[in-house]
Amino acid sequence: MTDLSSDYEGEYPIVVEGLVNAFDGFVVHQDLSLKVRKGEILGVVGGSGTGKSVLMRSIIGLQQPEAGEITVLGHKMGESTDEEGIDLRSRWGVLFQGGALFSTLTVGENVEVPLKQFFPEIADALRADIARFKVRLAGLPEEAAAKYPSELSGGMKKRAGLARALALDPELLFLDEPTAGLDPIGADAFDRLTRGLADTLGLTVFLITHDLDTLHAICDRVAVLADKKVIAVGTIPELLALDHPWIQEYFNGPRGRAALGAKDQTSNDSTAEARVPALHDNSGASSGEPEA
Ligand SMILES: Nc1ncnc2c1ncn2[C@@H]1O[C@H](COP(=O)(O)OP(=O)(O)OP(=O)(O)O)[C@@H](O)[C@H]1O
Repeated sequence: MTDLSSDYEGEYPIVVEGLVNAFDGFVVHQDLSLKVRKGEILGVVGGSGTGKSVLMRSIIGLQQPEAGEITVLGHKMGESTDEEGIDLRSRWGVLFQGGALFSTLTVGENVEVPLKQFFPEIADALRADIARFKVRLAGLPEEAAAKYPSELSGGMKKRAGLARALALDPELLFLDEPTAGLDPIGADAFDRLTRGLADTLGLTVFLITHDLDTLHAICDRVAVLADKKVIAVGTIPELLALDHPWIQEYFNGPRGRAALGAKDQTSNDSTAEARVPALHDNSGASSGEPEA
């Protein structure tokens, strides 16, 4: 993997080394490595079927890899005791594609599910209060807690899923295509919510997306999946300096240029201060040196 800013000396809450995943002999990942920095929003991109979701599932222990080592918050996945595994799972939140809400439960009850699972000792009234707070934190009105998923718009469902992902005050947040299916205004609002929550709560965010606007607006760095591995990770300007055909086509194609133009327009527009957060770049200077 080419880590384009390998002078970083901070913590890595997620470290993936030499990951191999295969289904019936079909190899999805071959010797994939990736390090996610504490406090960053890492965008994860790649063509359809390159294994972004499988990578996320491997990190959170839903996919048993054929080989490789995954360390999350200092714990080696697959090596912890049951108790350590439960403790670890309570330290991340996941928003799956489509929200994955229980349709027979209200939004509030959905948010209560992980609270009940991990902290059964919490009294019912307090648990309901916490759920209502998380619903508001995800940008929904408090009344939404009493609604069923079928009564919500697509954007509200995403926020309900986010509220559930935030239920346990996680340190890590995994988002799988959170703006897919949202209109541009809804997607922009969700991006701002994500950036705001990450900054306020000090979250580390692993964000799978096809949305170029999201990458430009809120991601600190971007990891590119191709050829069964992470071929590069860096800021968008760092990635643009690479001569890889997929990266050039993706970021420098018509859609990529339009997204960059929109971001530049926003940066130049002083009235847009509150609309879209600036691109955060915590990576330091580009060294261009391959890490491994
Ligand atoms: N449980 C499974 N059994 C068999 N094949 C699987 C399984 N899960 C994923 N795959 C295959 O692994 C490959 C990678 O899938 P994955 O969903 O990770 O891709 P992705 O990069 O997230 O794609 P997209 O951008 O379209 O969502 C695909 O070819 C998929 O068919």
